[in-house]
Amino acid sequence: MTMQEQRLFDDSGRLLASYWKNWLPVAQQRQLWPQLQQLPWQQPLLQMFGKRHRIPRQQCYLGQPGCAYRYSGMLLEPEPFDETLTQLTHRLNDFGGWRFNAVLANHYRDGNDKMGWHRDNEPELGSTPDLAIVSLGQSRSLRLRWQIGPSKGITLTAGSLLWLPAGVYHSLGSSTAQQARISLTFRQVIPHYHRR
Ligand SMILES: O=C(O)CCC(=O)C(=O)O
Ligand SMILES: [Fe+2]
Repeated sequence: MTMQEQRLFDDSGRLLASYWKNWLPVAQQRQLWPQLQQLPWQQPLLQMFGKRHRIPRQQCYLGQPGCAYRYSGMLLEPEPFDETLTQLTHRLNDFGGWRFNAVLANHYRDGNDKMGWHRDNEPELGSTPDLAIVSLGQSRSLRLRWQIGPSKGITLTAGSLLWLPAGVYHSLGSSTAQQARISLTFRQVIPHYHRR
């Protein structure tokens, strides 16, 4: 069975994302979910406009050894991949011809948890920082746009895969959702970019 790719464009015709709705089989979603609950989730304090806030979600950074990631002023050392995540990463890289080696996992406990507008362009992601997002649990809507240009929304359902070209801005607004969502956001990090 071939997987149907859906391309999302903005109103000026620029590609915002590619989407595959049922990418991860339900059995694997059910296996992953309880395993991900065991991750050492954190809700770090960030300095923003002179005030300290906890990020409005939980996160956990995982990756190959040496793939430290500086994200919003925090230097994150990767948690190791377990067997399941290693296999999932292989499957994803085979599927798209990618070379992802790190994952920022996000846990949105309910509709109050969210993520503001940003693009992922940290220097350790190299010159073409594209991104792949595997979604689990509650469906949530992601908004996408180029730096200049109108935004479009897409609903990320459980088991879906979304690929974002380098430089696309995105945000996940609050919703009325009661259930939790976990996103696995795959990145290619240059090993040993940050030396200790
Ligand atoms: O949860 C999502 O789908 C988006 C997460 C995201 O943008 C990120 O981790 O950089
Ligand atoms: Fe992002």
